[in-house]
Amino acid sequence: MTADIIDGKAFAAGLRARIATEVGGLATRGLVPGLAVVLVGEDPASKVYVGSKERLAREAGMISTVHRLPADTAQADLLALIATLNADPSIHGILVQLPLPAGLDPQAVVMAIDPAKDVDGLHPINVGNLTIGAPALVPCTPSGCMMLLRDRLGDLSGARAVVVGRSGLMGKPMAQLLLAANCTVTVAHSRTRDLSEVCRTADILVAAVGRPRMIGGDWIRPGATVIDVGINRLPPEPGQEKGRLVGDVDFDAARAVAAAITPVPGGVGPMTIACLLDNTVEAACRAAGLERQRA
Ligand SMILES: NC(=O)C1=CN([C@@H]2O[C@H](COP(=O)(O)OP(=O)(O)OC[C@H]3O[C@@H](n4cnc5c(N)ncnc54)[C@H](OP(=O)(O)O)[C@@H]3O)[C@@H](O)[C@H]2O)C=CC1
Ligand SMILES: Nc1nc(=O)c2c([nH]1)NC[C@@H]1CN(c3ccc(C(=O)N[C@@H](CCC(=O)O)C(=O)O)cc3)C=[N+]21
Repeated sequence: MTADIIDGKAFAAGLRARIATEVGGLATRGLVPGLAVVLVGEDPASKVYVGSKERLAREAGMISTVHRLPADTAQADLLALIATLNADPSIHGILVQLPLPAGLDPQAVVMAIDPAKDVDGLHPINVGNLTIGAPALVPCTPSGCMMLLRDRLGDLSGARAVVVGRSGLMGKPMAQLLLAANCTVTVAHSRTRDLSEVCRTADILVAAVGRPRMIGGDWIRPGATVIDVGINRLPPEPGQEKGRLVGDVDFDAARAVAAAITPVPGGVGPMTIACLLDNTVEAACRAAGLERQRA
């Protein structure tokens, strides 16, 4: 079998086009969704992502601002910026790019964001609402994975899903969403015994680990759907400036076994940003008391 490639880049472009249409309609009613991204420090990968977020938000017709702070920013100054953004009625979504430089407490920072503006879905109010099945702002990467899975498989009820990774940004909310979609969910992590065997039980395998090509072809159940969230940059080849981006799955080996797989790049990554824009529109509509007008 040669797996189909799930084209997240194309799906995300379509989603952004629908969001742009919706934003155009909202503008005629006087509502322009506004996104503020906060970047602390000089992490090169984070700079690239933040730049894409700003550009794509503007392309969709939104207001987009980026607040770049030095790596030695004091916690109190970061919290003061968040308080200003919380109070700014033109800003509907706030995202603080993670990881933060050492010395800053990410939990305290996330707690300081108004839950209604927490487009990353990391505030305990949103985490709790997701868990109890109440309306919540849902973390962008797991929502993007769910959209790709639903598009490919339709109803996910009864599927055996394995999520490798249990971070608050990815693994845990992914598991919640799969559970809400009636999958039988296993969450694996660095202490999981016999990880390859656990993975082989999966009809749906979601890898969010951060270890290049850790998941081999023989970890995958024939016919499975594989969602590779990992974004890992390999060391540069001799003569090249930048190393290649690869996922957590050995793509070539997996392609011979799975029914469908997301590539890296061009899979989950672009969906993350599209879902961020979607969450910003969601937050703006809720703030204004308007129903969503999805295109
Ligand atoms: N495409 C996108 O838009 C996004 C991509 N990412 C990428 O996804 C990956 C994961 O991100 P994130 O969740 O934030 O990362 P974290 O580092 O926060 O979490 C990694 C998880 O993987 C687990 N893990 C680590 N090593 C192993 C191992 N050998 N076997 C099994 N499990 C292991 C850890 O287990 P334990 O809890 O036991 O330590 C942890 O739960 C990264 O490559 C990141 O770049 C992340 C967000 C968005
Ligand atoms: N508060 C917070 N929220 C996040 O959502 C968040 C974060 N912090 N920190 C870092 C991770 C990582 N992340 C990505 C977003 C887009 C791509 C993306 O667009 N990737 C492209 C290519 C990228 C490239 O070429 O470098 C792709 O996969 O095709 C990747 C990774 C969001 N994250």
